[in-house]
Amino acid sequence: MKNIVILISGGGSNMAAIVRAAQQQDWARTLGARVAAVVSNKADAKGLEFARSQGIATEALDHKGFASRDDFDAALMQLIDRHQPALVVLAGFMRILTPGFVTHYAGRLLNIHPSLLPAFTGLHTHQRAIDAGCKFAGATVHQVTAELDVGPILEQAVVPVLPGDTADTLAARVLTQEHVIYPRAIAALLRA
Ligand SMILES: Nc1nc2c(c(=O)[nH]1)N[C@@H](CN(C=O)c1ccc(C(=O)N[C@@H](CCC(=O)O)C(=O)O)cc1)CN2
Ligand SMILES: NCC(=O)N[C@@H]1O[C@H](COP(=O)([O-])[O-])[C@@H](O)[C@H]1O
Repeated sequence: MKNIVILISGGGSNMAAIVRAAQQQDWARTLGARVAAVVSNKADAKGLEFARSQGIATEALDHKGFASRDDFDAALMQLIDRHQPALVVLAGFMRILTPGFVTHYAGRLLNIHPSLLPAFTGLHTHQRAIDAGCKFAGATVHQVTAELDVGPILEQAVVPVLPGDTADTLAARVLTQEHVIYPRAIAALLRA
């Protein structure tokens, strides 16, 4: 069985979309894959409740409890590796990962970013797109590299930026497409 470990920091709507896709498309039978665990750097992440409701193992590891980013990432790797992951999926995970972590999971570490990379790496992508006068925005599924948000692109989705859009209205429009492309990209990778 190919184990997927999903990392979240908040609501986990992308994680939930992946879990639902795995259930509805019967990934265990069709892909020999399952979501083995959901891990968060925030113990109060709402997404952990949903994962538990689906019978999925959950763990929380607070980054604030570690002296350095390297120490946190080393502990996070130990926790993740207990689940023997074929794939580690960042889904609204809000920590920049160290080169050691990225190297350890090279080729099996994905992220979804709320912009049409290479445009708008980093944070606050929707407000920046609006401020720049963009007519289109979107989301990108990419391989994670040590450098932020520049890894090889697997899938993208485009949405219009509408007159009067706020960061919140644009984020909601992009999020609906994230929930489509992330499960699709993961299934394609596991099928390859
Ligand atoms: N080495 C990499 N780490 C991460 C990547 C990556 O491509 N390479 N993708 C990010 C996801 N991400 C955007 O998609 C992102 C997440 C977090 C941050 C950031 O500045 N985080 C701050 C803390 C912010 C907070 O706690 O709210 C930090 O880590 O100090 C930027 C981009 C995941 N990691
Ligand atoms: N840089 C990472 C980042 O900004 N990720 C973004 O967090 C939002 C909430 O995700 P969630 O509902 O899946 O928790 C999503 O839009 C995701 O693209």
